[in-house]
Amino acid sequence: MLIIGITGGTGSGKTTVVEQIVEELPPDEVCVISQDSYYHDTSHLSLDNRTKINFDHPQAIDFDLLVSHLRELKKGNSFEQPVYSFVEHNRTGETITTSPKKVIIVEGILIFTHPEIREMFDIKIFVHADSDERLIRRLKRDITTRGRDINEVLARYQNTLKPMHLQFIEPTKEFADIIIPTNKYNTVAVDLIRTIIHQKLNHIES
Ligand SMILES: Nc1ncnc2c1ncn2[C@@H]1O[C@H](COP(=O)(O)OP(=O)(O)O)[C@@H](O)[C@H]1O
Ligand SMILES: O=c1ccn([C@@H]2O[C@H](COP(=O)(O)O)[C@@H](O)[C@H]2O)c(=O)[nH]1
Repeated sequence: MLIIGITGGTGSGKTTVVEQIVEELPPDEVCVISQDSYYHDTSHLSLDNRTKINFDHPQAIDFDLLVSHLRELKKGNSFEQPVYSFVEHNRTGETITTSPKKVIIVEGILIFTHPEIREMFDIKIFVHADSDERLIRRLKRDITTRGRDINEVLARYQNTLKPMHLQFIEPTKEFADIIIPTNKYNTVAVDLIRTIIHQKLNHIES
């Protein structure tokens, strides 16, 4: 089993890179775990109060659950990955059965802030796009797919995303084995990562 951690700021292109890696691997050989699935259950709060949560601080993440699920995978066991709704700012109550595969990809903005999780990764990748690129992408995405308006996204960016990025996410770049520049689509880097994955899998199997 090869466990790959992929981090980077919001809008850097993590999900896109993961999709590009996954599309080339046989579906029965890879599974993806998103840190977003591990936002704390906040069913006890009203929607209004949930919108006030700082989702870019490590305390927003149920790391204990993520660690326990990764341990289960390493032991060869399946687990139930929660499904998260960005519109409701909460888990939906549904889960996806996630089973051990040859390649496990874990992606999310804060996954390298947790020492035990960091230790579990065989390859650590940081996806880097400049902050203006990330803001533009975040604006477009949150308005079209996450039900936000322009003022909400800009206020959140200034008050939360930018300071949290500088305090918690950018410093984890030092833990990365590979940094992918993604101001543009970077097919060369994705090809290199695919090659590394195949080499490591061949090494494990031989
Ligand atoms: N290299 C890129 N160049 C231009 N747009 C990109 C690039 N990578 C991702 N995008 C777009 O930016 C948005 C955010 O990308 P996404 O992969 O969801 O980022 P993340 O998962 O890091 O938040 C998406 O709409 C995606 O299509
Ligand atoms: O309910 C929520 C939970 C999180 N967010 C924002 O999502 C991003 C992380 O996802 P990316 O795909 O890496 O962008 C984070 O910056 C949170 O602010 C949210 O808007 N609502």
